[in-house]
Amino acid sequence: MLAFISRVQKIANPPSSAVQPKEKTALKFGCLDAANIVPGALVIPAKSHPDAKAYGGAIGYQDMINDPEVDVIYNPLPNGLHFEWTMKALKGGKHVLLEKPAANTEDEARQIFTLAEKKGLVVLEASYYRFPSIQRVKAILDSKELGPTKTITAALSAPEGTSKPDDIRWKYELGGGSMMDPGSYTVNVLNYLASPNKPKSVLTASAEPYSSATEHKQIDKNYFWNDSSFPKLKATVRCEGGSIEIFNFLMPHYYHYITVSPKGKRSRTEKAYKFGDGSKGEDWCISLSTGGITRSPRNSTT
Ligand SMILES: NC(=O)C1=CN([C@@H]2O[C@H](COP(=O)(O)OP(=O)(O)OC[C@H]3O[C@@H](n4cnc5c(N)ncnc54)[C@H](OP(=O)(O)O)[C@@H]3O)[C@@H](O)[C@H]2O)C=CC1
Ligand SMILES: O=C1OC[C@@H](O)[C@H](O)[C@H]1O
Repeated sequence: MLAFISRVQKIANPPSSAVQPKEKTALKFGCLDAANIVPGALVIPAKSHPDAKAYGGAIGYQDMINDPEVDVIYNPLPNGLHFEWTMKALKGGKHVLLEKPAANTEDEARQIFTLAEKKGLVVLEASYYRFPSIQRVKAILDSKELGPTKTITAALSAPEGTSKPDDIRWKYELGGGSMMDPGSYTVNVLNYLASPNKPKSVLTASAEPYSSATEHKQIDKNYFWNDSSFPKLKATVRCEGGSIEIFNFLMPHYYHYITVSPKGKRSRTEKAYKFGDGSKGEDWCISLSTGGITRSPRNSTT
């Protein structure tokens, strides 16, 4: 328990030893808003750079996009505004770090990534759950140790009260709804663990029609906010030769374990990394989030 508390504290206050010498090619981020996610995602990590600057005041979103000093736009707006402002940022020649879920519809997502490709810009969806732990699960599946995959299940829900009644997650006009928040992770993890194959069939599926936002809210609540005091954070894959389960695929850097149970053999428990073993999780995440982006000459992509 003490180790867990100390880990939570360290994650919230990254040690200064994490400071890297500033590279000339360091990217400058412009953040479209001061959402709750912003300190953890950008402000605290940027503070570890001695010469990081925070901009504030009445600068409008479009002014920030137009600012030639900015290389990358971070879009942490409510889901329903992701598409509009990501398209504007791309049109303005900026790379985009885009909060999940990237867009409200498949068509919007296609438009975003088509425009990014056309302009030679990077759009990265901030789906940070793809830390090495879920990759370890995938590697075990790909190794065929457990044989072909038969079924995959994923569950993610938080104790009731975790999000306030006026939270953007409940506002459908802003792209709220449970499938747009925890559901974006469960669908993502199912697809990732099934890849490169597509599931052959859906074993169970049910739809609950609703006629009003209030009814929709109740349905969302039943599925994704549970009445236990403990969150659900599990993915399980059953294969012909055994099964594998990961606890806390969402935030493995806090705590996770992977249980591998080959048929007829003893189960084993693995961890993709241990906290304090050189921040492997964070290193991986950083290398991914900057991969492929180098600072381009000003306005060369507009
Ligand atoms: N990758 C991850 O792990 C996580 C991602 N997220 C994602 O980040 C995004 C932001 O989530 P969260 O930080 O909880 O959001 P908040 O509710 O804290 O912030 C939303 C921000 O959007 C601004 N905003 C602009 N227009 C509107 C509008 N019309 N209505 C309401 N707000 C508006 C608000 O600005 P103002 O204050 O000026 O009104 C506010 O700063 C979401 O897309 C969410 O899915 C969230 C948590 C974790
Ligand atoms: O993306 C997210 O991940 C963590 C959750 O607590 C949060 O509601 C969600 O937006």
